[in-house]
This record gives sequence, C-alpha cells and structure tokens, in this order.
Amino acid sequence: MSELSASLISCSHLTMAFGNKQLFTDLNLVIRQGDFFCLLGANGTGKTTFIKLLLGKEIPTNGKIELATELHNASNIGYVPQFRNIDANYPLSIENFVALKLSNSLKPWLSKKEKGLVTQALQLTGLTAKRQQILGKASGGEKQRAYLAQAILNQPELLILDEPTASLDKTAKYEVLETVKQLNETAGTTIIFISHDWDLVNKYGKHYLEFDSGQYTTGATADLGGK
Ligand SMILES: Nc1ncnc2c1ncn2[C@@H]1O[C@H](COP(=O)(O)OP(=O)(O)OP(=O)(O)O)[C@@H](O)[C@H]1O
Repeated sequence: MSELSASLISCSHLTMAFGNKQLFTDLNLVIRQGDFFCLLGANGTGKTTFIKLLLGKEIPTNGKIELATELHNASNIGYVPQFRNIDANYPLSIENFVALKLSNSLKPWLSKKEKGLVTQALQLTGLTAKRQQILGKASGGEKQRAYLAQAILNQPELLILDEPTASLDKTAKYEVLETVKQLNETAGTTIIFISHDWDLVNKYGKHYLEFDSGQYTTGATADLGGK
C-alpha cells in the first residue's frame, strides 16, 4: 500500500455563502503535499473565494479550512495571477524583474544568497539563458515564466496559479505548464491550478475540485474522462 503524503490543506464541513448565494456547502477535502490540484468551475462559482478562504482573507459561513504549519508563513505561498502583458518599453531585464520580489531590491547590489535565489529561480523556470533579456521584449511565455520565477523566489511550499495561461497562445501555454510540472516533480512544490482549460487539466492535473451552481465534486483528474 502506498503511503499518503502529508496534508497541507484540510477543509471540513466548509460552507460559504454571500447573502442568498450559496457557493458550496459541507465541503470536505484534503490537499496533500506534492499534489497538482486543479480548481475548476464556470465564472462566478467560487474558485477565487475558495483561495481567499485558504489565505484567510474571507471567513467561512460554516466549517473550517486548516493549513499545515509551514503555510502559516505567507512567504511559503507563491501566487501567479492571470497573464498581464507588459509594455514593450518596460526596461528591466528578466533577472532584475525577478529580483524585485526581494524585500531590499532597491539597493544597488544583491548579497551572495540573494543572487543564488535569483539564479535558482531562473534555472527552475528555464530562463537562465534569457536572464539579460529586456522583459518588455520577451515572448508571452517568457514573461509569464518571469512572473513564475518571481513567485518561486522564496521557494514556496505551495504555488497558486490563477488562470496563468489565459490569453497565451498554445506554445506559450505548454511552456508555462511544463515549467510548473518541473517544479512540482523536482522541487516537490504543491500546485493549485485554477483553469478553464481541459487539455491542460487532463494533461497536468492529479486531483481536482469543481464547483457547479452551489454543488461540488472532487476526485482524481484521471476520472474526469478527458472532459
Ligand atoms: N465579497 C463578496 N461579497 C459578495 N459577493 C461576493 C463577494 N466575493 C465574491 N462574491 C460573489 O460570489 C460569487 C463567486 O465569486 P468568485 O470570485 O469566487 O468566483 P470565481 O469562480 O472565482 O469566478 P471567475 O472564474 O469569474 O474568477 C460571485 O457571484 C461573486 O459575485
């Protein structure tokens, strides 16, 4: 029998409503370390609210959501939002953009440790050869991988990706997701992937939670049957 990985996030009897709008009721779920967990559902069904509950930015109507101790430190949670294009005149190089995440990035030099963190984040996102590239002139996939590199600079345990590939072309989408897969497999980073893209969910996901008009389903993405 295979051993289960440690629980990172645990929901018990979690219920959320805004006024008369019931998003989900009695949600029981465990997200385990190393999972590639997909959060699915049409617009307005509760995906962002679920993330806000996880981050403690909303209070559940009922029940609870508990995080493992390592996630109590906010720097252990990375977040990549939807792709935002960057103006072609944006002057920073990819490596300087990634280093912006460092709290003291305004000083003119980085410590050896900080340089090491930037180098590692660039390596993990396949951007080493592009580190001097001006971000504004990079491709869409490279820009989104630069956001990803920023999000993983502090080597978070959990990485939340909020529709990270919406508005990217097919090649760029797969570039980004292959990078995320590497992080998941080699660094053991747990992934929560919000997406409407069934091809990506079927190819990369391990487990899922789907919201649908106040109802939810959970399971292994393999059981979605290529939906
Ligand atoms: N603070 C709030 N007060 C009242 N209603 C809210 C609040 N936050 C969200 N809602 C409502 O709850 C529902 C779920 O919103 P949520 O943003 O979680 O959906 P979503 O699944 O993330 O949608 P999308 O895919 O469009 O991002 C929506 O009808 C939204 O208008």
